[in-house]
Amino acid sequence: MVIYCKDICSELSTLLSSLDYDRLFLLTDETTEVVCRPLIDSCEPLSEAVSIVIGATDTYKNVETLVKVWTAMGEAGGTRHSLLINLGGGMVTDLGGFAAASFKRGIKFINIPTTLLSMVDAAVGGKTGINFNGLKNEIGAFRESEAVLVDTQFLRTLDAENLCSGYAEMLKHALLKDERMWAEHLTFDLQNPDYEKLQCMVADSIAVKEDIVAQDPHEKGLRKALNLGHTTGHAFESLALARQTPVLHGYAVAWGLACELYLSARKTGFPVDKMRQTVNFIKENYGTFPITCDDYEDIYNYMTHDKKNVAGVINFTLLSEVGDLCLDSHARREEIEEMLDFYREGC
Ligand SMILES: NC(=O)c1ccc[n+]([C@@H]2O[C@H](COP(=O)([O-])OP(=O)(O)OC[C@H]3O[C@@H](n4cnc5c(N)ncnc54)[C@H](O)[C@@H]3O)[C@@H](O)[C@H]2O)c1
Ligand SMILES: O=C(O)C(=O)C[C@@H](O)[C@H](O)[C@H](O)COP(=O)(O)O
Ligand SMILES: [Zn+2]
Repeated sequence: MVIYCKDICSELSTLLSSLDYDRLFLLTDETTEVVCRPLIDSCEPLSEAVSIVIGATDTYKNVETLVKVWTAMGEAGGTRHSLLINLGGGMVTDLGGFAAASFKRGIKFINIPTTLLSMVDAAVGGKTGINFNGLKNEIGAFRESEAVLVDTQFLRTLDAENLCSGYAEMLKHALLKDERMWAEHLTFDLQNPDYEKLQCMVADSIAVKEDIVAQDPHEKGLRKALNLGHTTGHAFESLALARQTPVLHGYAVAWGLACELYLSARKTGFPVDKMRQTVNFIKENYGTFPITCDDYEDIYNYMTHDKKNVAGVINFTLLSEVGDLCLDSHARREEIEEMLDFYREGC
C-alpha cells in the first residue's frame, strides 16, 4: 500500500494507531538520521521508538550491518510483534526490510523512502536484501511492507547525483510503459529539475511498478521487466565495487539500459532511432562507466550470477518497442561482447 503524504507526521500517526505492535524500532542511516528524521520527529508514537542508526551508502548493505540491526532489535526486547520503520534510501529499505523479514522469522515493517530511487522503486514491491560475496542483492527475501509513505519533501536535501540516480529507474519504468511516458522522460531537464513536475512523474512511476508487482509479486515472469538494464547494470556495479570505486545504483542502471537497448535493437527489433535518443540522454546525464576489453571476462562472470538466469543461461529483459517486452531473452557470449564494444565505442 502506497500512501502519498501531505502531512507525513499525521499520516504516520494514523497508520501506527491502526497497527498492533509491542515495540517500535526506527532504522535510519547516519545521513537520514540527521536530515530526514526531523521531518517525522513530531509524530508522537515515535517518542517510544528504539533508534538504530547504520552507516550510509551501499557499502553498508552487507551482512555485518544486518547483524548489527538484528542485535539491536534483540537486545532491546524486540519480539515477533514488534514493528520496524525504515527511514532512508534503498540501502535502508532493502536492508531494513530483510532484517524485518528474518528477525524472529518475520516482523512487520513500514518504509518511508527518502531518496528519489527509493520512492519510485526500492521501497515498493517487497524485494529486500543485502549484497554478499561481491554480488548485488545476493541474499534476500520477498516481503511486503505494511505501507510505503511517500513524501517528496524529503527530496529537498537530496544531492544532484542521487536525484539522477533515482531518475534512471524512472526512465526504466517509462521504457516499460509507453511512448508518451518515454518521450516525457527524455525531455525532462534533469540538470535543472522542475520539482512540481517531478512530483507527478514520481506517482506515475510508482504506478508502473505497482501494476507489474501486483501481477507477479515473486518474479516468476512479468516482474522480470523491472530488471531491464540490470543484467549489465549490476555487473558494472559489482565491478566498480571490486575496484573499490563504487558507483550509484541508478548510474549503473542507466549504463546498463544503454547496453541492453543496443542488444534490443540488435536482437529483438527495438527501433534504432529510439535506442540512439535514449543512449544520448544517458550519455549527457550520466557520462560513461570506464571499461576496456580486459574487463569483459569479469563483466561476463558477474552476469552469470544474475537472478534471472536458469541452468547457466544468461537471461536479459529486452524490448522490441517502447512498452513491448521480450522477457527471458538469451544472448551468446559473442553478442554480449559486441554489446560491450558498442558501449565502449558508441558511448
Ligand atoms: N528493492 C528494490 O526493489 C530495489 C530497487 C532499486 C534499487 N534497490 C537498491 O537500492 C539501493 C540504492 O538506493 P538509494 O539510491 O536510495 O541509495 P542510498 O540508500 O544509499 O542513499 C543514497 C545516499 O543518500 C543519502 N540520503 C538518503 N535520503 C536523503 C535525503 N532525503 N537527503 C539527503 N541525503 C539523503 C543516504 O544517506 C545515502 O548517503 C541499492 O542497494 C539498490 O540495489 C532496490
Ligand atoms: O523490483 C524489481 O523487481 C526490480 O528488479 C527493481 C530493480 O530496480 C532493483 O534494482 C532490484 O533490487 C533488483 O533486483 P535483483 O533481483 O536483480 O537483485
Ligand atoms: Zn534497480
